[in-house]
Amino acid sequence: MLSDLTAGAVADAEARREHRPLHIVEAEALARPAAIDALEALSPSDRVKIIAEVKRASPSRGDLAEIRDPAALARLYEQGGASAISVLTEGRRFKGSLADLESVRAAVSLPVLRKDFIAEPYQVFEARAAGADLVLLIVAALEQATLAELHTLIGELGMTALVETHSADEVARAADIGARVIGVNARDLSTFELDRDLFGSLAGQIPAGAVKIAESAVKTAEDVAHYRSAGADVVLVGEALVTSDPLKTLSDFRLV
Ligand SMILES: O=C(O)c1ccccc1NCC(=O)[C@H](O)[C@H](O)COP(=O)(O)O
Repeated sequence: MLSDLTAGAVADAEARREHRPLHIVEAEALARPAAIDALEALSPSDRVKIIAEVKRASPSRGDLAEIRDPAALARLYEQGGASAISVLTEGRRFKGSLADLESVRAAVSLPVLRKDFIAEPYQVFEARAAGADLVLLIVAALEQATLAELHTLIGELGMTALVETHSADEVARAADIGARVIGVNARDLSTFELDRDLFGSLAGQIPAGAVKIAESAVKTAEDVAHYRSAGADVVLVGEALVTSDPLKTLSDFRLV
């Protein structure tokens, strides 16, 4: 499933490239230097921080929410105290787009994450050109040399990589490239199984000084507390926010 999702995202990027060649998108990215320090925004604090996700649909859950105005939702997230906004830009299964990211970027002053299946430099340039400050790199989807190359490019463009892992080996691979923001996704991206204890079992292997993010399966304030007690600096939340009153849910979660 992960390889299908990544192949689909790369094919879609290739199609966009027909109309907007690499040199154009690269020039747009270089003309738009990142101005927000995402690392600072996510740095450890006395309270857990929240990355709030704009998520319409997903392969595991189907349609979740009809989000007609992603910018309005992002403004609510900002009002509710989120530290960053994640925007799913994959179109086939998540019903997202780069246009969503651009509209969110224009609406908030928080760091914005491009959450997608990134495997090519072109997609990184697209992210910066659209105004992203953070870019997801999924270790399981990438050869180590490609992971390192994309990680370097993201840094050169002034952005921060959220390097996502799901095993001890993947945490070691993230550490090897010097990742400063490391996520542990509770969701196995091939089977969709959720394991809320995975973060706790891997957190001790994340290098000191890296921001530790627990991703997925946050449904309640108790789940946030569970991740926090296991060492999470940040939790990334999608479904629970788009299927509820986001201000109330953020308020509940931020009490942890
Ligand atoms: O959400 C899915 O079904 C999914 C399937 C395959 C690859 C990625 C997937 N989701 C991306 C994410 O990691 C989540 O959107 C994110 O962590 C928030 O998760 P949740 O709070 O459980 O909606």
